[in-house]
Amino acid sequence: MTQYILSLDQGTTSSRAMLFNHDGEMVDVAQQEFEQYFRKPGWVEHDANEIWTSTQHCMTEVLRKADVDASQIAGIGITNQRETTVVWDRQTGKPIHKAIVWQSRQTEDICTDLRERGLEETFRTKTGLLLDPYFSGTKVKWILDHVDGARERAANGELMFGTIDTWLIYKLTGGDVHVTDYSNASRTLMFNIHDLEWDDELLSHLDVPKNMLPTVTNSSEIYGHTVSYQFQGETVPIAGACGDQQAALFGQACFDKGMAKNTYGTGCFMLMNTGDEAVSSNNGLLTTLAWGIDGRVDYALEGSIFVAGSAIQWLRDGLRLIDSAPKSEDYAQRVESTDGVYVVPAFVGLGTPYWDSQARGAMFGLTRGSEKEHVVRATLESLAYQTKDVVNAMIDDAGLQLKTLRVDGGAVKNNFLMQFQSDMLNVAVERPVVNETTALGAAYLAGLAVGFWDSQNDIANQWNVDETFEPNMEDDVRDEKYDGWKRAVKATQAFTS
Ligand SMILES: Nc1ncnc2c1ncn2[C@@H]1O[C@H](COP(=O)(O)OP(=O)(O)O)[C@@H](O)[C@H]1O
Ligand SMILES: O=P(O)(O)OC[C@H](O)CO
Repeated sequence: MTQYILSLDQGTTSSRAMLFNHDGEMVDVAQQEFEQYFRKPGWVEHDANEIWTSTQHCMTEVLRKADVDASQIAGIGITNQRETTVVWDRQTGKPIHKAIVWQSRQTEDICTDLRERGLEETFRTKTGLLLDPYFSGTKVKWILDHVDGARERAANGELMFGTIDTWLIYKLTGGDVHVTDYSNASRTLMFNIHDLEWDDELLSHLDVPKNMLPTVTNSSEIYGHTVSYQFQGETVPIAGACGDQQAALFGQACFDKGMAKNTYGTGCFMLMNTGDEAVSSNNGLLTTLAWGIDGRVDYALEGSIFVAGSAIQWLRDGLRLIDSAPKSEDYAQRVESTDGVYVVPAFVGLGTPYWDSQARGAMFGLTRGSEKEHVVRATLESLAYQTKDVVNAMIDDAGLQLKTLRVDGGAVKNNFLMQFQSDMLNVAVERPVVNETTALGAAYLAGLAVGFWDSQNDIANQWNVDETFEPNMEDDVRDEKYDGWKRAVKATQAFTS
């Protein structure tokens, strides 16, 4: 009987379940979007129960679509939107508040307070991160501070914290297992990435009791089994967990030091494997754990762009300029250039290398001749410019001369964007055959733990390119366009500073 790995990719805007066969090919997929809650400007929240029910739905649906039985699943791998924070009651398993999403800015005051107490360097050195609302630690503190009685309940050991990997493993195992993996732990602002332990000093600054925290484990290991009532009566091993950006690095087979990938989803995240070395950045890159396998961890440098594909969703749902994301490519190609229009999609601030959480979106260079095609094209181009900002930071920090960039995520189907990206970076952009590298990475991690695949070498051999985009832009044109972008960002920041 053919066996598969089931990968659960719990993203910011939708949950997905995918089946992978032994050749690393995606056999089928089921997807469900869920609600985004924007209660206040800059806040983004999810309902953790909707995250769970949409995941459950996708698990059932993908098996039905592919006509595969749960008994054919050799293992389950989980990959997730990172940093998003859930706090729930240990007894009832019920969340005590909405999940605070990675994009949400509601903990800005907590970050400012920690910064004013002179703690930025302590957090940066120990966690590789910055004091920005992006990360989980201040989100946990916010929930404990704002939900009636939560602090007392936490002190009594009645509450549990988890990122989405933890929450899904907890639900899949019927509340039996409370774990996270190294990659997710490294995004919490509470985990020491050098000692590989929750850090007591940081926990005390954040006022978060250690008893709420999950046990930190490898990214590839059997954590537990599905309870039979959740999965067609089958107890299937849950054998892999990894934050989605690190999972994509794994799925792109970037196993060697210096290999990098960029994922174009809701946000855009570029990660470079730095092997066993935790490289610290002078340019606003994050130092993070890539994964842990057999107790050995790999590190990565990361550039985080908060708004990428979600800017295309904004064109669709906010401005209603397009009726679907793929249409953005047609519109962009109807004009020769943006005619000097720049869109800076700083809707929730700016990440690498600016780290400006006050900044908000802006548009520049409009004339009476500006048409929707120019705005759509400028929005797509903003993804490439933001990526160039990150690549420049990496070149400076790691002495990296990028030869090619491996790409993945929903927006890489856009050929205009890929070509413009290659032109802007002046390097080849490689889009792999399996674009779902995030889910594939989680499948690989689970498959390695249950012996479905033998080694990382096997996996590296499965990587295949679908299309390579070669640079085709004069240097002076590139420089002029990028210079315009830098001026647009500067003006955006000046507006809110
Ligand atoms: N053809 C396209 N051109 C540009 N953007 C696209 C295209 N197709 C999808 N997107 C964008 O990609 C994002 C979805 O990518 P995905 O990797 O599924 O994201 P996530 O995992 O963050 O939910 C959406 O924000 C969508 O607007
Ligand atoms: O949901 P995605 O794919 O945009 O990923 C979100 C990131 O993990 C946030 O750090």
